[in-house]
Amino acid sequence: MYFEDINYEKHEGIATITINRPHVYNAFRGLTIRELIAAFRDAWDDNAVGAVILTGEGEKAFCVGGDQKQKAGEGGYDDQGGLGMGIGLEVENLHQTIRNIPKPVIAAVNGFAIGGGHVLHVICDLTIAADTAKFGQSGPKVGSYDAGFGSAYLARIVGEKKAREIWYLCEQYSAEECKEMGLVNKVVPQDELQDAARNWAGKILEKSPTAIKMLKYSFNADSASITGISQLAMGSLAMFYNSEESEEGKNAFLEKRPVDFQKFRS
Ligand SMILES: CC(C)(COP(=O)(O)OP(=O)(O)OC[C@H]1O[C@@H](n2cnc3c(N)ncnc32)[C@H](O)[C@@H]1OP(=O)(O)O)[C@@H](O)C(=O)NCCC(=O)NCCSC(=O)c1cc(O)c2ccccc2c1O
Repeated sequence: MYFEDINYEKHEGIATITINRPHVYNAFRGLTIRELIAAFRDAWDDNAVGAVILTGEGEKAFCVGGDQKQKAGEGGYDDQGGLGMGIGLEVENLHQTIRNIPKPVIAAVNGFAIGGGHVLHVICDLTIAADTAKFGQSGPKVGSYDAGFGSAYLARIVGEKKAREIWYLCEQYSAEECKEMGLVNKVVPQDELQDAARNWAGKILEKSPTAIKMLKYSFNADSASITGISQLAMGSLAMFYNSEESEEGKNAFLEKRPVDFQKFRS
């Protein structure tokens, strides 16, 4: 399979998907999301694959969310297909694919996991982080939000108070801090990250695939109701992206200046 924005390889039952846009810290655009979905579907369909690793190219970033440079015009992102729910990105579809693929997905977080990139690791079954990785949400700083799995499911993992802190303050947290809050399973030195992820994937491959699949379905069942909230959230985000308030957030980031949301307080 040929991909432009990601690398995809399968080796000894492990599929590794690498977001490959290091010039923008592995931020995603419409094509990136569509390619990620295609790779996850291939891994889903391949009976030889028992676990998937999601990571980012380079040592700087895992993924820093939506590519603000591609969100140049009014409204949403570059990709105006209907499956993008009016936002221009099939993020909701990708989240569902990661949740529903009946094989564990391990996020190997090699650097910044910010905004929509943070949400990706939150949704993955397991997270192994480099000791240099940094985690956080940024939506409210740049006129965006993920009011679906990115907030409601996050709260189930770290608790309501911590989830609200993460979203309201948009600060960054170290890999060790995230491990303490239960958001990261294991922290390893940067140069051991990919081996550590493959090691865990290998351990999963030794287990009964049916037992693992049913356990994943069972874990998912408890949070399945968030799907409806997520769809509502994406619909509202599509409308919010057309607002002056959201534009101010994006423009301040692109122009490298302080953001001014004061006039939108009503
Ligand atoms: C990640 C940072 C904290 C890193 O800071 P640092 O100072 O180390 O590095 P730079 O800021 O100089 O960045 C290096 C280089 O990368 C470019 N870059 C970084 N992030 C992005 C980005 N998101 N889009 C495009 N480009 C990016 C940066 O411009 C630099 O390149 P230059 O050529 O200019 O030198 C810091 O970079 C940072 O805070 N980045 C922004 C993170 C962010 O706000 N992300 C988007 C949030 S919105 C979002 O992710 C999102 C989530 C969803 O769930 C969605 C769901 C549905 C639709 C849309 C969604 C969505 O957009």
